Amino acid sequence: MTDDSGLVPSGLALSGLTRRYGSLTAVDGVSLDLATGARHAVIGPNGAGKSTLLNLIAGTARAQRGRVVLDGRDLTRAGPARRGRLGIARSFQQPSVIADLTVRENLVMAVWRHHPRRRGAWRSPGRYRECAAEAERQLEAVGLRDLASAPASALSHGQRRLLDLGAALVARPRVLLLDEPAAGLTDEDVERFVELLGGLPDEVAVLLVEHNTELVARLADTVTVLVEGRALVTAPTGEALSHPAVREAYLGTAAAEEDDEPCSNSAD
Ligand SMILES: Nc1ncnc2c1ncn2[C@@H]1O[C@H](COP(=O)(O)OP(=O)(O)OP(=O)(O)O)[C@@H](O)[C@H]1O
Repeated sequence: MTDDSGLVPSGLALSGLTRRYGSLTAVDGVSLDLATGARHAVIGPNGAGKSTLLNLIAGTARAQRGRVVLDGRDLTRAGPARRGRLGIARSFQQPSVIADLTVRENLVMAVWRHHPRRRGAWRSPGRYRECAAEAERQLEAVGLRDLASAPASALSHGQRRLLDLGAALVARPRVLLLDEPAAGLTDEDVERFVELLGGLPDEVAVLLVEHNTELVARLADTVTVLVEGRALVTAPTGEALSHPAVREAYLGTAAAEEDDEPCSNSAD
């Protein structure tokens, strides 16, 4: 698939994505372009359709209308495994780590899963060592080297999320989908996470669903605001977060009440 100039466009292009559940339209005609290297956040009130949008991109939910195109390739009908192989990785709100395996083993398994010749990998010491070396690099990147031999079940929630993110990154994704990555993280884990995302190669586009607008302001260049399934605004982060319609729709009555409060005349 090429654009008007005859070139294959790079990045993720969503057009008119729609998903209904019964009479509810969870995602309603959402179009979004995520260029290579983009840092894009999706914000919106509870139930706005943010997770559903990520599901439609990852392929765990099917769109009833619209298209998902990655690097010019139409993936609308592809299942989640194929999308994963072609470069769409997802880190979940509830980390999908294997509790009984150690941190290191979880990462080796993740590398193995994404190894291009994984079928015979267990028979080849060379391939196993490749997987193990990549797992070691990822251990370092997510800051879990000291816990490498601990079972994943012994990790805190934040550490498990970092491990889950490390497992997603070993696939060397083109697009990384993150669903509320900071939920339940300590301040220290949040800083580690910000550092990790800051160090991602430019070829990786990140699409982040996040309620914490402070974190959104630190991580994202562009923000889309979803309200009742529709993309209300897509704009550079500062502009999007201060948009009046966004303040009303996203921050709701709390923001309105704050604005209505009389100014204090006290001298302190
Ligand atoms: N599998 C499903 N079956 C029926 N309804 C669903 C399903 N998945 C999502 N919904 C509904 O679609 C709407 C959007 O849900 P979604 O989880 O995408 O919102 P969200 O913006 O991620 O919300 P939150 O911020 O609370 O996580 C909600 O009303 C939800 O109940």
